[in-house]
Amino acid sequence: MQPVVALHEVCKSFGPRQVLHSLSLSVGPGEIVGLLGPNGSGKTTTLRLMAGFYAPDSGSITIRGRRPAAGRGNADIGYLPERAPLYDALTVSQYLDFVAGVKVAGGAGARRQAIERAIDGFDLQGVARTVIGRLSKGQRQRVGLAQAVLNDPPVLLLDEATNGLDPVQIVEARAMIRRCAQGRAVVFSSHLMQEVEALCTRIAILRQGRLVEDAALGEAPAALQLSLALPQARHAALRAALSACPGVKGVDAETVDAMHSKWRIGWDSQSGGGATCDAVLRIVLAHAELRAVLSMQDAVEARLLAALAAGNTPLRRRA
Ligand SMILES: Nc1ncnc2c1ncn2[C@@H]1O[C@H](COP(=O)(O)OP(=O)(O)OP(=O)(O)O)[C@@H](O)[C@H]1O
Repeated sequence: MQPVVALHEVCKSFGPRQVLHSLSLSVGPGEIVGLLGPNGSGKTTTLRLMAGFYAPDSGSITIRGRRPAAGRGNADIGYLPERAPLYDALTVSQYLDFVAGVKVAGGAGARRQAIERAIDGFDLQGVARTVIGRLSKGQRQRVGLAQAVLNDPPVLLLDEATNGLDPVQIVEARAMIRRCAQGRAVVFSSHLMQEVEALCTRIAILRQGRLVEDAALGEAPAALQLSLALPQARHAALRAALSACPGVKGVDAETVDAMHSKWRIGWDSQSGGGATCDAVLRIVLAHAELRAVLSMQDAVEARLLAALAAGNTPLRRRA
């Protein structure tokens, strides 16, 4: 498969400090690559290089076989930085109109269509006339995603895109990102291992600017362990709703006290495990207060810790 994004032995320094060391990474269409690593490991720098905001000191970067255009006008790239570039004084429609003016080619008709598609696709009808400064974090994130894909780019770069969202907003954002990812090459940087496990098809781990792991993620998670605040009298309703969810195979609850319990929910990971995981979370959030996700990311977490502990040199690539 021809990669859409290809980095070959890219090095980048800021002054005397080398931030990326001979980084090679490629992303194909339909892939969602989770870029994981501790603070300062070079995730944002990698995304900015892909977006053409920075040029590499050495090595090469191609997007659909071409070097990315310098600056912010690259039509192949949709980019949602950690702090979404929104103008708080504009309404959602005014803002999307402004972005369409910059990004969407083909005249007023094409721009209007792109805006309508974005407003429908990101469920923004109810806030189209609302000033951005008054939106919730989740709504802002949806506007950020909408602007990133307004001109239908083949590459989508997301920097910490689910940071700071509450559990309901995270589930919604994941569903949107999954939808945006169809047919695109997506790079999703995050500190959050469970986000990478829930969303990504591949994991790339950076440590001090070096790629120390590049591997396909196996099956989507097939079980969640959750700590919930839910009176015992309402356990039966949650159990019934979960059991009716397509794909769900087992629901066990362990009572901690009158208000609190631990739940283990398993499902068939063969048939779209990520989407089932989101559906399960939606049902749980409609019935109970989620106190903590006790486990689901074990595989990615173990891999991250092993890769970070392994030292600088070895890069492990696995199919
Ligand atoms: N424009 C810049 N000028 C100087 N140094 C920079 C610049 N951009 C990044 N750096 C440095 O490069 C290193 C990597 O930063 P980068 O933001 O890429 O890491 P990160 O993995 O995204 O971190 P975080 O998870 O904290 O966002 C850091 O030490 C940072 O201070």
